[in-house]
Amino acid sequence: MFPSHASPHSSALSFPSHDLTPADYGWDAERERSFAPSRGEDLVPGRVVRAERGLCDVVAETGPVRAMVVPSSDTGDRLTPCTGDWVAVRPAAAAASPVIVEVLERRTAVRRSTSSRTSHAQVLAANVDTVAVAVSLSDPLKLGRVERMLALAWESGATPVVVLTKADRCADPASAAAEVAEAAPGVEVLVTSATTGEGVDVLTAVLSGTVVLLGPSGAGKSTLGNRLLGEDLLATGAVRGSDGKGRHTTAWRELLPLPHGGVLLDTPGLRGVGLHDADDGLDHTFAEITELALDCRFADCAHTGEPGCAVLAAIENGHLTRRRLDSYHRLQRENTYAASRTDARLRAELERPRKEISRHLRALKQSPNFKA
Ligand SMILES: Nc1nc2c(ncn2[C@@H]2O[C@H](COP(=O)(O)OP(=O)(O)OP(=O)(O)O)[C@@H](O)[C@H]2O)c(=O)[nH]1
Ligand SMILES: [Zn+2]
Repeated sequence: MFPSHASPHSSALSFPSHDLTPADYGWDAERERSFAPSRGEDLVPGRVVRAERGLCDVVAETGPVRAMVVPSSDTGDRLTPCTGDWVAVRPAAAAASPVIVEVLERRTAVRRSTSSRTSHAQVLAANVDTVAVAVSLSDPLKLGRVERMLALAWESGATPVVVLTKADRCADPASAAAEVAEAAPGVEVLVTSATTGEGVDVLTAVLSGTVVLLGPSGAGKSTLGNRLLGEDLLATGAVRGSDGKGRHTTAWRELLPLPHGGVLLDTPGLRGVGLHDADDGLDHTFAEITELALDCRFADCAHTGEPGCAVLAAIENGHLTRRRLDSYHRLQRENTYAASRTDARLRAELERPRKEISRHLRALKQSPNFKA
């Protein structure tokens, strides 16, 4: 929120600087090239740092502006820019306010299925480079929840990182990290404490570009975010003593520049992160199962008892845990169910040919901790 627009949170958060340019928010040569036609129409690029219904705070080339969202002339659809979107802005002229006329193509998008019956995906953030999945070490580990968030993160097109928080509240962070690593093949798992500062340097080094903090309420996202930002820009909340649950202190989302480059988006703790059309995300999250499945006798093997199932064989010989397969099945069912509720377009997409096993999987095969 820019200073001129007071909000209930404006005392906790003031826009850090008027000197920042789109370049500070990740505008690059490739984007500039594709923006050339818009320049001809006297539009300027900018990044949405905060999105509300019909109004967005945008760091535009001409400075920070509060811009209105108008229906697109091409499609007649209403534009729905979200935090992190790059947009084409028609600057204020005479009495007219600045207007967002186009949302530029998203490189990545973090989506979850909404809890509503409409079963539309909600875009939590656009053009994200790193999804930091926050997991509190002061609570019992819930690996299924980590896997669900990783699927969502992979599906977005960004690179996930697992950030274990509150290490100061855990007797054995190293073994917790090892346990999480088993559930996160190919993903960096970092141990941190915002209280002691442990691991914050490493985390700073690992995060790049546009970073989104994702995780349940009370996981310590905002506290860690403030550490990364170097000042208390994000509101944090005390966890209720009795049950360790957070109070949903982060009610809004805003992109903030990090002192060492890149930008950070803190998200409110998500009670439900439903998967939305996350086939690829699941394949990445369960990379070793995806890989094993290539050797199943039947191409459409469900790994539930078919003859010649390489996945079940791996459980037999101890290369794969039953927990991993159960979790994979559970999340797949959920994903299929979510997809079945969506419209015909999505259903058609469900039937699209399986995408080629990604580079990630091939690289993973060569990594030392890949067991399959
Ligand atoms: N001991 C300890 N407590 C922490 C640490 N990080 C955060 N906390 C506490 O955990 C509670 C929740 O922290 P927040 O940063 O507000 O959690 P959040 O994930 O942002 O929560 P939401 O905004 O509700 O999504 C607060 O009481 C923090 O003081 C840590 O490293 N160690
Ligand atoms: Zn199989």
